[in-house]
Amino acid sequence: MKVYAPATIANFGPGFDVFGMAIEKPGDEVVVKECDNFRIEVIGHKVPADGSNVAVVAAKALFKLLGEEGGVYMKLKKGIRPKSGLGSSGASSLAGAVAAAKVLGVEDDELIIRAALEGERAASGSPHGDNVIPSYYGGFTIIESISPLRVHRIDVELKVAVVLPEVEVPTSEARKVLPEKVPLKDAVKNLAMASSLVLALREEDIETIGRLLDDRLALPYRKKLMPWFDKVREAALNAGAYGVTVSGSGPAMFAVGENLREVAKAMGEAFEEMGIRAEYWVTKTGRGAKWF
Ligand SMILES: Nc1ncnc2c1ncn2[C@@H]1O[C@H](COP(=O)(O)OP(=O)(O)OP(=O)(O)O)[C@@H](O)[C@H]1O
Ligand SMILES: N[C@@H](CCO)C(=O)O
Repeated sequence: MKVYAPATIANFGPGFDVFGMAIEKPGDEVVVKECDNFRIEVIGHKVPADGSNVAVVAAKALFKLLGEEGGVYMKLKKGIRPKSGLGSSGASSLAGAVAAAKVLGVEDDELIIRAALEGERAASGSPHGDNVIPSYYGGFTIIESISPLRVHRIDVELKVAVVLPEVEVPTSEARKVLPEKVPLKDAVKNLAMASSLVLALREEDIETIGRLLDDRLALPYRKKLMPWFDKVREAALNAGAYGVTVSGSGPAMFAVGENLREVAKAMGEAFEEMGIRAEYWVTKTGRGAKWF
C-alpha cells in the first residue's frame, strides 16, 4: 500500500498553531508493508533512515496507543525539503501514522492524528497540529481543539506563489524565540485578522485574504531569524501580490494575488539578490492524504 501526504502552509498569516492549508505540491509518499519490527528506507531529500525518522516515530506511536505488537517496513519518498516551513516533518509524520493505520485496519481520525503529533513532537519539540491536520484532511483547516479532535474545514480553492530559499529555519529554533506573553493589543489584532480571514476565505475574496496575511504573535519575534523577510515581501508586493508572509515557521514564504508567476519570480529574484538561491513555484489548495 502507498500513502501520500501533501505539504502544508501552517499559521497562514494570523492563525498561529490553528490555521493550515494543504497545497498540491510537493508531498511525501510512503510505501508500507507489515513487518515484525520498524524499518525505513529513504529516497529523495535527506532525512534519517532510522528510528528517529518521524514517520517511524508516528507509526510506532500508533502501535503503542493500540497496544499492538509488530511493526511496519516503510519506503519513504521524501518530496518535501526538511526545515522548509512547508510542513515537511508534519507530512512524514502523518504518512507514517496513516501507513500504520492501514496495516492495523484503524480508521479513527483522532488516534491517527494523535500518533502523527508524536512525530511532530520528536521533530520540533512541540505537538502542534497545523501541519499534520491539513495534510490529513486537505483544504484549509481550523483547529478548534486536538483532544477531543475538533477541526473545521473550508473547501477553498486558492492559488499561491511559494518561494523556498536554500537556507534552513528549524521549527524547534523558531519556537524558542517566542515569548511567554504577548501584548493585549497584538492579541486583539490577531483575533480581528483571523476571524476576518475565515470569512474572506469562504468568499474566496483574494484581495482581502492577501491584506490579512499578517501576524503579531510569532512573526515579530521570528523576523530576526529571517533577515530577508522585508525585502522579499516588498518584492512580492511590488510585483502585484495582495499579500505575502511566512509559511509555517519559515524560511518558505507564500503570496496570494492574480499574477502569481510574476510574484513568485520576483520573490525568487529578491532572494538571489541577497546571495541566497531559491526555488519558486505556483500551486494551489491541495487535497488531503491519499492511500492506494
Ligand atoms: N521524515 C522526516 N521528514 C522531515 N524531517 C524529519 C523527518 N525525520 C526526521 N526529521 C527531522 O525533523 C526535523 C524537521 O524540522 P522542521 O520541523 O523544522 O521542518 P519542517 O517540517 O519543514 O518545518 P515546518 O514545520 O515549519 O513546516 C529535522 O531535524 C529533520 O532531520
Ligand atoms: N505553527 C507552527 C508551524 C510550524 O510549521 C509554528 O509556527 O511553529
